[in-house]
Amino acid sequence: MNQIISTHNLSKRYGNTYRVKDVNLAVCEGDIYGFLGPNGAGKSTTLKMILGLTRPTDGEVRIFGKDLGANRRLILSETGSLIESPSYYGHLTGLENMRVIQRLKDVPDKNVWEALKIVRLENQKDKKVEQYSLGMKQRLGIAMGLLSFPKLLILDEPTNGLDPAGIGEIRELIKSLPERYEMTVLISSHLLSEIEQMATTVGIINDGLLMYQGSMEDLKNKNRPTISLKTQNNKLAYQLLFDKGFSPKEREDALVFEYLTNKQVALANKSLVEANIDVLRIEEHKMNLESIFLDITGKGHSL
Ligand SMILES: Nc1ncnc2c1ncn2[C@@H]1O[C@H](COP(=O)(O)OP(=O)(O)OP(=O)(O)O)[C@@H](O)[C@H]1O
Repeated sequence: MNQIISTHNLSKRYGNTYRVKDVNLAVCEGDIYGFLGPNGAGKSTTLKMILGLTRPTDGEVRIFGKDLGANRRLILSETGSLIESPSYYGHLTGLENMRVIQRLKDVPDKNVWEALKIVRLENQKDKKVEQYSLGMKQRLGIAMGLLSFPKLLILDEPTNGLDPAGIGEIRELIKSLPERYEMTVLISSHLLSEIEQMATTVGIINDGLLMYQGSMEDLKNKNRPTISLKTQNNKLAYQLLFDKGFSPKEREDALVFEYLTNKQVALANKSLVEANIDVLRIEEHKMNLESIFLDITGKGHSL
């Protein structure tokens, strides 16, 4: 698949410390790429380098197959973004703010209406932005990023500070973009739950290092349930099941299997019963994505 963004060993050092180190991002056409990491992990710094707002210490950025350094204007004309909080004039209305960007980007009127409609601000367009709620301001920021209907949209924590309803609304909006407008979206967040529900691909960054990159599906597959089995004699049960081709791990008071199909569970159970080993409990354990994330980032505390 076409790579829309690729970075090669992208690095940024502030003082003596690398805040982003050797990051190789691969964002493919039509992806909703969720860029996840705890606060301070280096998400904004990476996005700023991708947008040419901060100069990398080392490494390269290619967008639409072209080197960012040599093709900045062309690339940015096809890219929309919302980095940190949206910038707008509070004393102007939503529509007037859109007009300012319209002039800068030189796009037709219909784009203004369409973008306002997508973020559902068409009925609030004549209100002064200083009277907007936080969610409305975020949506206006997204509308500004959408104004030229770019091929690539980059959003840095667009749901920061929003309530669950606001988060849900922005999630649905973002999910619709690749199909409706053939956009590729790169979105950063520190909330796995938010990314989980919309991203097709995930990159997880921690302390400036890309710890994981792959499809959301693969990440979810890491979440395959384990089966634990308690018997009245686990030692004997282990030997019997091992001889039958199973490879359980012996835990304190149970045998734990990586993953078993229903058929395998039934077979294990039957074999034990036939050998007169009482089966006391068969339990399925799922590791949730939050624990996988904590596992990958090594943060044992809340993000
Ligand atoms: N201009 C700067 N000068 C010095 N250090 C910086 C600068 N910008 C960012 N940093 C540091 O780089 C690290 C990464 O910051 P960054 O803003 O990229 O993180 P983040 O993942 O976006 O987190 P957050 O969600 O909190 O913004 C932080 O330790 C931050 O203090």
